[in-house]
Amino acid sequence: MSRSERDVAQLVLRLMDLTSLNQSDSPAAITELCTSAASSYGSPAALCVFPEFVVWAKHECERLNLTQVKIATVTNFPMGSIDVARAVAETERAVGAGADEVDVVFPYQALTAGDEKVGYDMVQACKQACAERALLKVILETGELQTPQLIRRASEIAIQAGADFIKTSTGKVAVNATPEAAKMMLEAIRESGTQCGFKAAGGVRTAADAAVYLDLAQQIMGSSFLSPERFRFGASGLLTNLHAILAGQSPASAGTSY
Ligand SMILES: O=C[C@H](O)COP(=O)(O)O
Repeated sequence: MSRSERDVAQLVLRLMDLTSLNQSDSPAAITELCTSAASSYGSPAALCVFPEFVVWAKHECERLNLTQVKIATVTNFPMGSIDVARAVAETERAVGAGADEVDVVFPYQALTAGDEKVGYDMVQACKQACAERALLKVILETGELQTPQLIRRASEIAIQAGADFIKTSTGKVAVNATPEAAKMMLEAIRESGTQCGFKAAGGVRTAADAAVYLDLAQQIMGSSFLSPERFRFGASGLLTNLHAILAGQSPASAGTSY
């Protein structure tokens, strides 16, 4: 890897959707999340929280002067149901509450069963519900899509239906982001010729984990792709490692595999 460990940590921090999607989340937990985002090392691109915490996260970010940090949330999460109307209603509510970005779970089980239409319809309708006010990221749940062809097809459908980003995973299944899935998704983006972005999410815990995805994206899409407008990491457990590296602690104490 040509970048220094510190450069990687700095870049990954800027590209990160710092995430808390736990059943135990509370206003206090979201305050803690927002506070952790306010560091002298720089802030993440976004905070990703459950819809019921969008208003609170926005309030806390304003209080902490983190006004440049976007607030993201999730819909149709985590199961990826085929209920388009419900996914749209959740998305409309999230945008109404002030979400800047909505991560909707693609109906991946339906695709596995051969239904391509419901996924297209859901993404198109949720994109419309975002009404130019919010970005739509589409979670493909690649670890549950059984073949490379299905990952490729889910990517194509989401991109054609208007996704602003395609995202690997919810972080709630056994297999989350993998370099193999990322490669297929990035190739689908390249071949679409669109401005669709990419988000690696689920199981990214260290700068070393993240560096694999940075390298892949750079190879496939070029270095200009590595900006928050096109590339994100979704992670709940990565910030400590990045801060440790940026604080100059040794890789061992920072928990990386460098
Ligand atoms: O969207 C982000 C994921 O839910 C985060 O997954 P993680 O908890 O494995 O970092």
